[in-house]
Amino acid sequence: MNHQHSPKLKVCGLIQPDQIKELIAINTDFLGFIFYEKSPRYVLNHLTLEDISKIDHQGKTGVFVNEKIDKVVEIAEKARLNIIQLHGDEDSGFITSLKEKLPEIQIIKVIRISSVISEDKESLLNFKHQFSGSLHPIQNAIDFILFDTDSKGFGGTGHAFDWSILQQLELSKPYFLSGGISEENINETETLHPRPFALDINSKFEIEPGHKDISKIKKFMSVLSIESPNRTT
Ligand SMILES: O=C(O)c1ccccc1N[C@@H]1O[C@H](COP(=O)(O)O)[C@@H](O)[C@H]1O
Repeated sequence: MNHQHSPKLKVCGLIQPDQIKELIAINTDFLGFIFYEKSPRYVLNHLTLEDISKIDHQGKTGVFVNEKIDKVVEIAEKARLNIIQLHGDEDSGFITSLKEKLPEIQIIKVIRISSVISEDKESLLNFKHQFSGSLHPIQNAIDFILFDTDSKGFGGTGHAFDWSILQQLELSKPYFLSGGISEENINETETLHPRPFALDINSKFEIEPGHKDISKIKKFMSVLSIESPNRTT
């Protein structure tokens, strides 16, 4: 990989304290916790908010899907999250209000990309139009965009979308690339312009949902060769 431009790394869907410690020890940039009850990686089946609050890391990211705003605020405060990832259909009113309630927290807005978009010109045009229209009112409230593959379950599909779509969008925020990222497609991320700020890995690095394959993640990191001065993969 081109080391000079290596993206940061987020490992999502964490539920096991030992694995969280290991990922911190190898300098993982972002740790993702899923607060969506229907996910097989629902963190509150395994850890309490207090457990999460005690994790000493600056990139603790809570993933929410169409959750009530008061619940998001309560969880973010009690778990001492640094970042909120909105993975559902949260609208601009929700996002600007969330930023007002939690001004210190960074917000990632997820854009889910369906395979239909790349199938015909009209769908792509509609998507581009919707994309710029939906981002405009939340420009000041969000810090990052995250692109993921669309699905009924909202995320964790293990499938990549057609990344070439990204080259056609005007991006005013750095973005996380997500959806089926693995050792097999990592090299293709190099051809993307603009380059992703971070890669978000999840189901392709699991033995079962939530149980990560740490040695596979370490290998991925060495391929990625993230330029962190104290990274020890
Ligand atoms: O992983 C889940 O179960 C999940 C459920 C609902 C919303 C988001 C979810 N995970 C997010 O999905 C992407 C991509 O995961 P994958 O690599 O395709 O498995 C990642 O951003 C997770 O945060």
